Amino acid sequence: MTRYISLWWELFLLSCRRLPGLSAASLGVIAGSVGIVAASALSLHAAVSASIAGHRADAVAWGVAAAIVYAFSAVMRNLFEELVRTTIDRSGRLELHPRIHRDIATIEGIEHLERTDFLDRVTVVRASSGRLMGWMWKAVRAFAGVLRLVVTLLLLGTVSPWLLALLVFALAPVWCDHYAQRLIARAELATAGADRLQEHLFDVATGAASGKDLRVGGAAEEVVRRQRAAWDATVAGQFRAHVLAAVGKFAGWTVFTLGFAGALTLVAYRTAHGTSTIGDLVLTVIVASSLWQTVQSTVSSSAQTADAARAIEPFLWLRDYIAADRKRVTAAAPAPRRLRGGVVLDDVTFRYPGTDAVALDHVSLTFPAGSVVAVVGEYGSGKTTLVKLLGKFYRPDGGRILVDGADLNDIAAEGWRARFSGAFQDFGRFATTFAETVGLGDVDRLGDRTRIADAVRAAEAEELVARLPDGLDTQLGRELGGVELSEGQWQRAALARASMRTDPLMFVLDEPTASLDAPSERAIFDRYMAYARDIGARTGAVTLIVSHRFSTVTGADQIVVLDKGRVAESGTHHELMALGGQYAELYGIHANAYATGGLAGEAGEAGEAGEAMAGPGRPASPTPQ
Ligand SMILES: Nc1ncnc2c1ncn2[C@@H]1O[C@H](COP(=O)(O)OP(=O)(O)OP(=O)(O)O)[C@@H](O)[C@H]1O
Repeated sequence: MTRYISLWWELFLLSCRRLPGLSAASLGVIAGSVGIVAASALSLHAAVSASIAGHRADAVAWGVAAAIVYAFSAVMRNLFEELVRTTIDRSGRLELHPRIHRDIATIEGIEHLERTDFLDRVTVVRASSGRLMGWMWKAVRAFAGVLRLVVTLLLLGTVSPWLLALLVFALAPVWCDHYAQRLIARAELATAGADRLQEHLFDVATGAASGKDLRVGGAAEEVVRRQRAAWDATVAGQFRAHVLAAVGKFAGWTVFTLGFAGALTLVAYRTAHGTSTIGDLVLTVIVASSLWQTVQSTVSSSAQTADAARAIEPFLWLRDYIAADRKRVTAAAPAPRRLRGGVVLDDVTFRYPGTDAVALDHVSLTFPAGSVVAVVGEYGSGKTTLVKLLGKFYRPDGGRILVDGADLNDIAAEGWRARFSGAFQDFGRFATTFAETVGLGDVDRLGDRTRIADAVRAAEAEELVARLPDGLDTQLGRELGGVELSEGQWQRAALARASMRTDPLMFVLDEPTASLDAPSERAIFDRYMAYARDIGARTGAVTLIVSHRFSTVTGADQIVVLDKGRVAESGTHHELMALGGQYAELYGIHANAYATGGLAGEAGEAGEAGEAMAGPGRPASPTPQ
């Protein structure tokens, strides 16, 4: 509860600081709405009393006052809605929304981006900055509603203390409404799985990517049938809850109506017996019927407050997560200017959060400064995980990564990443101009056209740029009305992005050519091998290449074979071929595949790789790749 109050206070201060005028005006209107209830009832009471007493001028004056107050209250209500909507919109979207996004985007690692509990909450919070601000103002309105209720009851108490019993009757709809909300929320939770399924199936049935599979497999009807079944389950579960909720609400309002009728009968009886005046009767009718409205608006604003509060738990959870993460990050050491010793993995073990399987299992490796290291292995053997750990996206659970003897955990992520370049397997597709998509590889040089052009050249993407309608200034991404690139073209853009930094200490290429054709792949690798040698000589940079294609890694100084998270073999191509283990076997399979034409598209590389295979103690193999 205290957390809710302190969040409310924080949002209130934020709103007052950002929009002092609008916030003060909204508060003024809310406070005014409390006084209006009393003012309109009392002026009508006075008008009736003056009229009965024969004071016509007073009666007219009070009547006019009552009319003005009534008109004013209607204007205030509309004004409040407008003021609050504008306040919420501006302070929510301009202040809170960017703050939430910045907090999420600047978390040091990426563990959170692969955690479903984090992502679930981001989904709720993403569109909730307006909802959070709305919650703050709705709470103010609910509080004002309670104050109006108190004023209303005090007025009724002046006629007869018995009328205070109306409060008990007024609580019936409040309780019933609360019960109805709970029923609906429970039903929404119970049907959330079916709802997600039907949304997923809808996307599958209408998506461009899945559309091809469905048509080829003839599965469209089946998907629609399943989507409908899931939708039916969702609607049926929620319909029952809505019907029950409606019955509950009806019962609550019936109780209140009975109390209201009883109150009027009581005052009419007292008036008939002379213990109350006609003015009291009018006051009771006015106040009791406004009590009805007051209760209704208090109930609905407290329900709206509760509804808006659904965004609070995820919001607070995310804030706690981010705060804990920032606290955990204490690394402040700078990255070395130049690598002298190299990078050492010392008994590194890693499990993805929430999983039992070990992704890296006691891995010990040494990458000397200036070396080119290739990491190969079957699917899921831990290659990308190794890259992620080297990029500080995750921390090892056991062991250490040492950069020139310093623990990577102690080196500030910002400084390390400023000296880290990489083309990742699941690279980003940014809907920007092509120049920016490349420039994002080193944001300080986002506008440096010369550097961007060099990076484009390094990735051999000049031809691609030349074919784009506006060259480097072409907008990418169909969703923004831009040009959509093919998979291979996006990969070229990612490669160019990875080439933006000129002095990295670590250069990583994780399956950098998976979407490229074989001749392009060979050319790219030759170029990047030369680049790796260049940065190796200048900064002692270690280049790490992850690849499935063995032809591309033979020139590496060291080849590491990973198997189920463990280092199975490590050495040069010739050493590993001589060893006759896993590498030699897989290399042989590739070679045979090309020799028999199974991968004919890459036959151009056969002769070259064949030479590479002719290692010590091993005959030259027939036309490997
Ligand atoms: N985000 C994640 N959460 C949980 N487990 C993961 C995650 N990413 C990878 N894994 C698991 O960790 C292990 C190693 O995965 P990794 O991506 O490092 O393999 P890889 O060798 O790069 O595979 P590929 O060649 O398919 O890219 C696999 O068993 C995989 O299922």
